Amino acid sequence: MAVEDVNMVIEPRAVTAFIGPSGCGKSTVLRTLNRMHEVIPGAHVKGQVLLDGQDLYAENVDPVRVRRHVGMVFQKPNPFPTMSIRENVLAGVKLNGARLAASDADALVENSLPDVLLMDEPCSALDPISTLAIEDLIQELKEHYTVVIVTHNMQQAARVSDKTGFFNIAGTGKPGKLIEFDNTDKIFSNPAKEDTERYISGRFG
Ligand SMILES: Nc1ncnc2c1ncn2[C@@H]1O[C@H](COP(=O)(O)OP(=O)(O)OP(=O)(O)O)[C@@H](O)[C@H]1O
Repeated sequence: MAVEDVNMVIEPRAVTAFIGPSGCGKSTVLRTLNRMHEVIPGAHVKGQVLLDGQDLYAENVDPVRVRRHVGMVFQKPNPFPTMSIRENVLAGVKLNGARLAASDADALVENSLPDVLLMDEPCSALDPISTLAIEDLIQELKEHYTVVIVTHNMQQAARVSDKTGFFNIAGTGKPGKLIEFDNTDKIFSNPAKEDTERYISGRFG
């Protein structure tokens, strides 16, 4: 079992950060939010993920539809690497021979952004200036979208997020756990759990 005991409310139009040492299950939990873990053979989940009251794991729910609403931002965002993100989004339409007016194409590209954006270490390969540009973008995005971000960078979590979940792992081979989930200010100034305090003050991890 990779991770257990995760219970949280992710606020709409806010940024939620997952922090914690390597292997504690941050990415795994993130991937369960749009059923991405299902692309790994044998991986399964117990429990519920409710989006506007609808369980994403209910029997009649199509995972492809889930991923249209809850999208994953990858470090390498374009499947066709020589094309822009816009061209990547429009590639399917073009391949089907459809002709679009430029304004319709713009609308299609903009509307293809899902309601919830999951970001797994989006800045880990970036220099500090590009990192700040992405952080500014995240702030803009949260006016319209719900953002969940996994980051190893605690300063980044403190800068960009409204809520923070701290995950920890008792030892190799043990499942990770959500230790504390609260307002980011609280987690970084006055956490309730000793483990959180030790982690944010750099005493382990
Ligand atoms: N594809 C996989 N197959 C088997 N086990 C996996 C797989 N992906 C992750 N795990 C295991 O799940 C546990 C949690 O890993 P996960 O990547 O979610 O942690 P993390 O907190 O995101 O770590 P990191 O900060 O290093 O990215 C680890 O024990 C890991 O070995």
